[in-house]
Amino acid sequence: MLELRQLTKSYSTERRVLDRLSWTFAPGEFIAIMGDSGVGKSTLLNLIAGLDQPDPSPEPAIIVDGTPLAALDDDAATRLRRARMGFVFQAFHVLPHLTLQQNVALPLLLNGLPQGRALAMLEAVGLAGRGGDYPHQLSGGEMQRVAIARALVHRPALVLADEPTGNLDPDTANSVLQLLRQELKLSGATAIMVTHSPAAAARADKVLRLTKNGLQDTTLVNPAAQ
Ligand SMILES: Nc1ncnc2c1ncn2[C@@H]1O[C@H](COP(=O)(O)OP(=O)(O)OP(=O)(O)O)[C@@H](O)[C@H]1O
Repeated sequence: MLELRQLTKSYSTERRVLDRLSWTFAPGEFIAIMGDSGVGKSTLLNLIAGLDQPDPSPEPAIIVDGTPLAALDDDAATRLRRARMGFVFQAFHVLPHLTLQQNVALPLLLNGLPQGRALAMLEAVGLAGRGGDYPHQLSGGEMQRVAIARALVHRPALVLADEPTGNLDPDTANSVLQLLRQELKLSGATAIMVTHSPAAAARADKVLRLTKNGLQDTTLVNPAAQ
């Protein structure tokens, strides 16, 4: 579904953050990526999202559903991102001037899809009847649930989440992660979640650790993931 081949990213000649990273993500997998601060986790997500460019390489470094990202022009990359990806990122936060229903319907609107699913998705995340509310009327946990509804509403093949529960208390974080996992498994999407939280990572199918030597699968048994 997603393949990284010798992916390298440098911010300057002295600052190589990712060094020939290779990994294959299978369809439907929910992967957590952990690692020390500054090791390049958010950089990796941004590269996969096409929001930043890797170093030039002879072979394609990021392949989504068989398509090398580097082969796409800006318009095609935007279309791929809109149609095939969903984001739970700070940078894509819930828009304050839109109602919850409008926020969740946005990916449907941008993809020319019928907008009816927005209400069903709000209901699925426990916010039935709140579609007319505005983001400022929500708690942090409710806001994250809206972000999850919006990330999944257009049935993307790939969901990218950067610290989706970073600012939530443990109980709320737990229920948000349970919901994320449940919705991912229902939709069959592949998901990559960057997190510092072992409790959040335990919800994933696999936990990868990013170090300067690359990605390593640290999952032995993960009985907490269900
Ligand atoms: N635009 C940029 N220009 C220069 N250096 C950058 C840029 N973005 C990130 N970096 C550097 O790249 C490295 C990796 O940053 P990144 O945010 O990917 O790390 P991270 O693993 O997500 O860290 P954290 O867990 O603290 O969020 C850091 O040393 C950071 O300073």
